[in-house]
Amino acid sequence: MTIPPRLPPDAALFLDFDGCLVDIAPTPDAVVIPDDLPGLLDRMHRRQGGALALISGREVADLRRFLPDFPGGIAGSHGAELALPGQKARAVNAQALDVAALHARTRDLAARHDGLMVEPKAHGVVLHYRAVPDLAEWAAGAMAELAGDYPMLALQPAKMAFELRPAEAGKDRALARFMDMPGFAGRIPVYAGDDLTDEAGMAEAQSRGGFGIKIGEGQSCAKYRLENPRALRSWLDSACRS
Ligand SMILES: O=P(O)(O)OC[C@H]1O[C@H](O[C@H]2O[C@H](CO)[C@@H](O)[C@H](O)[C@H]2O)[C@H](O)[C@@H](O)[C@@H]1O
Repeated sequence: MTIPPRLPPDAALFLDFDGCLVDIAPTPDAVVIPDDLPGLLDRMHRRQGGALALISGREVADLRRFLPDFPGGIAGSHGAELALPGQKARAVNAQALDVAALHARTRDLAARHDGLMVEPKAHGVVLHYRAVPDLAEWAAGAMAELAGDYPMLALQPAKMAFELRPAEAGKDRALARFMDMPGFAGRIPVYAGDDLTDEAGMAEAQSRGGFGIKIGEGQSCAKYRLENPRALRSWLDSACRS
């Protein structure tokens, strides 16, 4: 494992949420926010001169429910939503979509097997199979078939889940959008994430002269790796103390 160097004070820091800042939990609502996380994010925001953002597959509203005082910008729904500090979330490149029908069709699929869970989103939907891992292949096929009817959506495999998310979104694009903003522009982008959806964000950071940090196991394009969310929090904490 190659431990990342100390975070440069002139870096722009991009953090994923599930499996990166917080441990993976049995269901999306069950994640636990460590007591010291809000304070740590506050200190990081100050240390990096405000150049701190979350880039997550979760909706902005969901992230704000878990981290109500998060001081930085947030790209939610894989970049399909953007919220600047103190502002409401706005849709980015929104395409016409009958999202209620999409949710209903996904619930119909989930009803075919016990243990599947549907997470409806304003710009897509997730089918979770964490409680029934043997259904991974079935869930992949069912969601791929559903995706065929929605050209404006892309099938996104995630941890024990398959998501249909806006095809125009992506964590790379979210990072690029932040890097064009005052306060971020000219800084070295650093992106930490744990999942397949984060690879594009890490690659984008590295193509701009920065680096990616893979959290946990699995193949990655990231230059560096940390073992788990606790190791990431500790790395951030050390940066604040130096
Ligand atoms: O981009 P992220 O911040 O990592 O969000 C990715 C997805 O995370 C959530 O699902 C994952 O975490 C859950 C809680 O730990 C876990 O139960 C689930 O199996 C994981 O796939 C979230 O529910 C999704 O909406 C996000 O897209």
